[in-house]
Amino acid sequence: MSTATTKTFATADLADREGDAVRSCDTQFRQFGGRLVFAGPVRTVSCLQDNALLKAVLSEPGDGRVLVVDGGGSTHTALVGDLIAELARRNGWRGLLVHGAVRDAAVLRTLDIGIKALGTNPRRSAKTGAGQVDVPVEFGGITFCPGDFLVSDHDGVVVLDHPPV
Ligand SMILES: O=C([O-])CC(=O)C(=O)O
Repeated sequence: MSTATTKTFATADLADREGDAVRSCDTQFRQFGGRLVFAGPVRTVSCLQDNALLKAVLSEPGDGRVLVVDGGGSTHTALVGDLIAELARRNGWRGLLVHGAVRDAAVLRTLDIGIKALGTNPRRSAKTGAGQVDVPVEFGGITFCPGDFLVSDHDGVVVLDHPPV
């Protein structure tokens, strides 16, 4: 149970309240962004060690959305660094969930955006644009679909097929 009175949509409360309607991600992410609790409608990118596509998506207005990036679980290259994270923040994205690695971690923690990822690697990603945008992606035992609503906090990441009410 959450004791926070200011957090309307704690993941634990949602899991208790909504039961099977809440998909809870088993992957144990680390927090990298300056915003530790974040929520919003989902867009997705699927890409492997190549970050041109996610940079293009984050160049669009985020309107409070969260970008779920399925990097195949690879921590071989960084999919997000300080420049892409700042671009996302400036364009109104609320958070980034990266099933892969990030870099520039010391700067990421100063940015007012949520960023969860598996870990870090200073190695840069390719920039060919390979990958797919707004397709269902799967990791941590659940599927993330464009238009789902994601909530991320200190306990985990959950998605619902509608915003919590
Ligand atoms: O450009 C990249 O590959 C990622 C990066 O370092 C940044 O966003 O600052």
